[in-house]
Amino acid sequence: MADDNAPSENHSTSGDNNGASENENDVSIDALARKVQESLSLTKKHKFWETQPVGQFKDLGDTSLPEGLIEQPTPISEVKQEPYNLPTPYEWITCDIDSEEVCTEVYNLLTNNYVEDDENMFRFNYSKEFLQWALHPPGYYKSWHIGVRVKNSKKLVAFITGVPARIRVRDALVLMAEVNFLCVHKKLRSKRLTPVMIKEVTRRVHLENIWQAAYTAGVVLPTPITTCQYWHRSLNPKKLIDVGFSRLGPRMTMSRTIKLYKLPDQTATPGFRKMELHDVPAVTRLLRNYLKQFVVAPDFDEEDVEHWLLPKEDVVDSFLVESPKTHEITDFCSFYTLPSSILGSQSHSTLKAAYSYYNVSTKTPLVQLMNDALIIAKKKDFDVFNALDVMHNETFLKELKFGPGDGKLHYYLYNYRLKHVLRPSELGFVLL
Ligand SMILES: CCCCCCCCCCCCCC(=O)SCCNC(=O)CCNC(=O)[C@H](O)C(C)(C)COP(=O)(O)OP(=O)(O)OC[C@H]1O[C@@H](n2cnc3c(N)ncnc32)[C@H](O)[C@@H]1OP(=O)(O)O
Repeated sequence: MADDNAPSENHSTSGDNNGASENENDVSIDALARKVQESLSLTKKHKFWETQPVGQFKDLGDTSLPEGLIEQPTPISEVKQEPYNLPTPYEWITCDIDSEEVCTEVYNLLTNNYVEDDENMFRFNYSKEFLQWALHPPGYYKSWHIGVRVKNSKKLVAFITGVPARIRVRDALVLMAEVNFLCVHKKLRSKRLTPVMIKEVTRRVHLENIWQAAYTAGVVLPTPITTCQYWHRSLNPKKLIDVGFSRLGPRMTMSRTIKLYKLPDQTATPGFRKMELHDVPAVTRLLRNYLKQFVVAPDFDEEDVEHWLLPKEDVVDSFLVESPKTHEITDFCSFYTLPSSILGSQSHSTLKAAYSYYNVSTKTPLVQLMNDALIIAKKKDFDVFNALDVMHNETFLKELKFGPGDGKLHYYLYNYRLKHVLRPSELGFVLL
């Protein structure tokens, strides 16, 4: 895509990231400022993270350190049995997300306090159905869904979760907790509540004899295993421009922009259809075979595929290609639904975003498969289709008119060291 034709900036809601859009020609002050800030963050003191079994910045580039566990597990009987102390006004709770009342409280906390873009224009707005899905995979532990309440008022003011996952790192299969939805109410920020919450979730994970974790964040912490970039494909360019998500490119008019992003009404691939329950074994085979090539990837079995990839209305969409001749399942694509609240627009309150999830092409070219995914997303009234530059995504992003966003997403492992920082394309892993 010629840069002239692209909106000049896209906002990504991916954490407290900094900076403007970035492409090869971008030498703006913002881009330079971001580079300076990124290198400064490598020298910043991390009072908490420096005490944790994670890769430390001072060890970056030291290939003499072995790959694998940083700290050995201890016997479970030696794991602290009682919760960490919170400041006196607060108490721990275990959140039952199945309870409509609790789920609404969590939803409200996140809707008002969770991740915003750098300019505070958009805030993630995970739906209740999404939270229930994300927190209830096979083998989940209720004790890993942790809230903090004010003792007096019972108001929920903080939240953190883990869910179990089998992650393959090179040849090693590692049981991990995927930690997500860390949120502290805006009024309680900078009071060092986060380290206590992380220690508490770690304790509860250890009690299940699990000693590693995976997580992502928009902020730089010690030490990313890789840093990915968000890319955005406009589906409803007028709305995206109206709400300030993207800008009209130089020498572009609104009508030219709308024409540029127009998609066909129908998908192009013969045999392209929605995934169904009976497809679980074939999709599992396809996906397992595909994910083998990445350095870090989930080890999905049929139960996982049924949970994570079987379509769920307004949560996750999955499509596949069934060969009209052989009925073999040859290709697969999926995306999840994560709207953002639009803060301070008169005309619109919600940005409907689809996020690329797992995609596998063996017969249909990936570009064609993803173009079909875009067509479906447009039909379902999404405003934008987002993708990270993980797996083989780089091979379709530019051709399908995705533009780079201002959001970076850093991936981390807890208590597992990699010798080298990975390229995003070596990562076969998407966290919600
Ligand atoms: C074996 C099992 C292990 C399980 C655990 C694995 C680890 C899991 C790790 C968690 C994975 C979460 C994955 C997601 O959900 S990423 C999404 C994070 N959530 C948001 O961005 C929502 C909006 N922001 C907030 O709610 C707050 O700003 C948060 C809660 C983020 C920080 O609140 P606050 O601003 O009031 O700070 P503080 O005074 O309490 O604490 C300051 C300390 O916290 C460190 N900090 C700040 N942000 C993050 C962050 N995103 N991950 C890890 N650490 C973070 C910070 O560097 C400092 O430590 P140090 O720099 O001094 O050392």
